[in-house]
Order: sequence, then C-alpha cells, then structure tokens
Amino acid sequence: MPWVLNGEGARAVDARLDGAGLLDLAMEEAGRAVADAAQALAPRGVALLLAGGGANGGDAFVAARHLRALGREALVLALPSRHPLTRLNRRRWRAVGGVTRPLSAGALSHRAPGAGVVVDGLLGTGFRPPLRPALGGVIAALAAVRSRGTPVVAIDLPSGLVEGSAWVPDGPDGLPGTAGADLTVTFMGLKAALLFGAAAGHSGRVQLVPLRVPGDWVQAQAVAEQPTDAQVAALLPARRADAHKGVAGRVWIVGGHPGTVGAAGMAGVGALRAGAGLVTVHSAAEVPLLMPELMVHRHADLGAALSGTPASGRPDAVAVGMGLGPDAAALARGLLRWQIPTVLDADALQPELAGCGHDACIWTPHPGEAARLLGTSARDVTRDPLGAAGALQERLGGVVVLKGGPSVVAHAGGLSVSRGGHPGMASGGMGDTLSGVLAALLGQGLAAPDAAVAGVRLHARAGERAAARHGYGLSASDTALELGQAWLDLQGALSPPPDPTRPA
Ligand SMILES: NC(=O)C1=CN([C@@H]2O[C@H](COP(=O)(O)OP(=O)(O)OC[C@H]3O[C@@H](n4cnc5c(N)ncnc54)[C@H](O)[C@@H]3O)[C@@H](O)[C@H]2O)[C@H](O)CC1
Repeated sequence: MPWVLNGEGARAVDARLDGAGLLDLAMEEAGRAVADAAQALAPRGVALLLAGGGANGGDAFVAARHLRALGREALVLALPSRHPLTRLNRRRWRAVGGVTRPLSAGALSHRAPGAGVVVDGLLGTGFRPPLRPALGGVIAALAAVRSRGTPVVAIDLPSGLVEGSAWVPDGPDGLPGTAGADLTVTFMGLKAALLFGAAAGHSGRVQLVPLRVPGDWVQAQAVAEQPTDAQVAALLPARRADAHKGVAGRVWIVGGHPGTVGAAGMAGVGALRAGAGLVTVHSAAEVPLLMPELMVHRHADLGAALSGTPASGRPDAVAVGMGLGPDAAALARGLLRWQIPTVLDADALQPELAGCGHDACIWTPHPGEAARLLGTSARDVTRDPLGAAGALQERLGGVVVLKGGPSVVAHAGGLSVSRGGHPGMASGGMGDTLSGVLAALLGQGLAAPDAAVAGVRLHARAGERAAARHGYGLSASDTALELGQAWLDLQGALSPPPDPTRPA
C-alpha cells in the first residue's frame, strides 16, 4: 500500500533507521534511485547536482557518485554540509574523484548551459519557510535554467515546497518559491505537496521509492493511504450468478427543485450505472425521464411523503441534497432519522446537520461546501485537504469525501487519497453522479468507508475513460456511461478478476 507521510513522520522513521544504524544505507539507496532516475530521464550531457546543507544534499552527493560510476560526467555545486551523513558522502564523492564547487546563483547560471540534467538536492522535508534570500536566489536561477528546457529531477520534493501543504510559498522576488521539477523521486511515502493543489502542479511526474525500510515502520507514521486499483477492486461488491435486482439494492435519490431537476436525475443515472438494482427519484419538481429504468416520483409535499414512508417501504440506501433547494436540511434531517446508509450532497451539506449523522453516512463536500461546514475559507481547505477532511469527519461523523483532484476520504479508521481522475471532470453534474455511485455501492451492501473509497476511484476511472473519448469537453453524462467499463477495468487489476458466471 502506498502511504502518505508528513515531515514529522518521515523524520520519525529516519530516527528509527538511525537508531538501527541503517540511515546511511537508506541514504545510499535513495541516492542510487535518484541517479538511476536522472540517467533514465536525461542520459546525455553533464549531470549537475545541487547539494543543500541537510540530508537532502547528502542524497545528491550519493547520486553524483552513482552517476559517475555509470560513466556519466557529474559536478556538484554545494552549500556547506551540516548533516553528518552529508559530510560523509561529500568525502566519499571526493574520494572517488568527484568535483565539488561552492553553490551560488551565479555558479549555477554559469554551469547550467552545459548540463543535460540538473538534480535538485537543496531542500527536502526539512524546509521551513520563509526561504532565506541566498537560497531564494539559487532557486530563482534554477527556475530560469528549467525554463530554458534543462530537465530537473527533484530529490524527495522540489525545493521550496512544504511537504505537508498544497501551497507554494513565494520566493524573495514574489515569484513562486520553487523551480518545480520534471520528475520528483520521493522516498518511503508520498507527501501532500506531491498530491494536492499548486504544489503538486510543480512536482512533475512523481516516482515513489519505498526504500528497503520495514513497511510497518512507515505505516505507523503514515497520515493517509493511497490504495492501488487492485486494493480498490477488492472492495467492489461481487455479483453472484443467481443475482436479481432485489440483491443489487433499492436506492432512492431525494433531490431536484424547480430549475435544478437535472441534478437528481444525474444522481439516479449514476446509481443505475454503478449497479443499483432499482433506483427511484423522489422530488418536489418534475424530473426529466433520463432513462426509462429510472423511476421518478413527483410529490406535492415531499416532506410529508418521506415522513409518511413506513420502515418497510424504505430503500436500502438514499442520496439526498442534489438540487434539492431550501428545504434540503429539514428533509435530510428526517432521512437521517431512518438510520439507513445515506449520502448527503450539495444542498444537504449544512452546518446545522452536524451531530445528526450516523456511521453509515457519506458526506460529499467540495472545498467550498467544506469551508461552509468548517467555518473557514476554501483556500484553507485546498491548502490542507488532509487536515480539512479529518476535521470534517470529526465534526460530522460517518465518512467524508472531500472532493477534488485527488479526493480525500476520511473515516474513523483514517484517511485515504484517491488516484487518477481528469481535470475535465471539473464540470457540472460530476458530484451528482458521484452521489449516485456512492448510494449504489451502499445499496449493494458495502460499508460506508469501503463504498466511499471504491466509489471515488470508480468515478475517477470513468472520468479518465470519458476524457480519452471527449477530452476536456467530457460531461457528467459521458462519465456515467463509462462506469460499467471502469468497473471492469478495476477488476482487471485483480488477478484473476472474479468470474461472474460462478457463484462468489
Ligand atoms: N528515509 C528517508 O526518506 C530518507 C530521506 N533522506 C533525505 O533527508 C531529507 C530531509 O533531510 P533534513 O536534513 O531533515 O532536511 P533538508 O535536507 O530537507 O533541509 C534541511 C536543510 O535546509 C536548510 N533550511 C531549512 N529551511 C530553510 C529555509 N527556509 N531557507 C533556507 N534553508 C533552509 C536547513 O538549514 C538545513 O541545512 C529528505 O527530504 C530526504 O531527501 C535521507 O537522506 C535518506 C533517507
């Protein structure tokens, strides 16, 4: 399982490694991985390596030595080495004939034109903003080098990024305080800066090198997981050969309001395309018949209709809020009293419902709705999605899906970061469709955490498929049409996928 580490966790593992006399070996393995990655990315020209004073710089000296051993001409521009392992590897670099010159913005600008690749080993997880001016000048020079087309490989994370934040600090001149990278080689676990927001946009392709560190050491420090497609596929419900629509779940969508009826319809289509057996939209408005299989009930008094539903007539799962309008909170409160698996989205995401939920709830805010629920700003949410999702789960209970690229699933057992998706999914109706998918998986018997993790990835995979057909012009309807094939894609990650002709 790929894990997500913050700086504190990485340092805790480093301390265990150091205590076991293994930190030097970890640095050697890290540096070698960087050398191999740089050689694969840009095999020609001088390799120019920038070494900061901390252990990130030590990785750079190790990488230089391995590049030289591969026959590559390499030069290190370095700050004074303060970390003991960095001093040790600086000596080793010199012992094999390696050359080190003092690092400055001028030295970098002077040497860069002859370089085939630059390796950024200035700052890793030890960076504490604000950037000191001297290093700010070096990072600005590195950004200029990169803008002229020289590929940059960052060690652990691009210098100037804060490992636990999606934010990009400003440099001394007000420009972004990082040069970014074409490839980031990170160790043991992913970092939030490599996953979210503007910071991730500067990180280039990310290569995770687990290092031969005991997996339980890393897991003990992880702040989140990022399940693989095979792990997600294992959560999906298996359909038996003798299945019938009754076992596939009866799902209700409670949504729609004059002018916003499509949202409820798209949620219903999403539920059907995600395997629900029977889907009914209950609305106060006339919802268009998007699929003949989608049943639609219009109620003059939706609240009375719902409150008058006997327990025997209630569905296996319900999604509430999509386009529901001003009565959403009251209607949602009533549905929550049913204590059945419930997805709350859009107009049902109201602060007054905090404390009304239960363990089988999935709340699906986007950053703006999350900010409203937390009483903060959308900027604070997007800068720290892991922290925001965790805080929301503590406040609301159940499971929270903080939607974004990627999304974060927060449940009592921890945090999970989704994979994949496509920027073209930033279009109306995607959230409605996702709500339907989640309700469908709940209706098929998945526990709320599993339904959330699996549903978010299934929806993202469908979006990837829709983007392959339609580019950025993909729609929520295109995405819903791809859900079935996306399900098969995920099952293909299992080996071998379950045989639908044989009872599970
Ligand atoms: N197990 C692993 O994952 C391994 C990771 N390694 C690498 O170690 C770094 C973390 O090393 P650390 O010494 O803690 O910090 P850094 O090297 O990132 O930076 C500290 C260095 O930077 C200076 N500094 C801090 N803040 C600023 C600032 N605002 N402006 C300027 N300079 C700043 C500080 O003075 C120090 O000199 C990790 O990222 C990995 O790359 C191990 O090498 C191998 C095992």
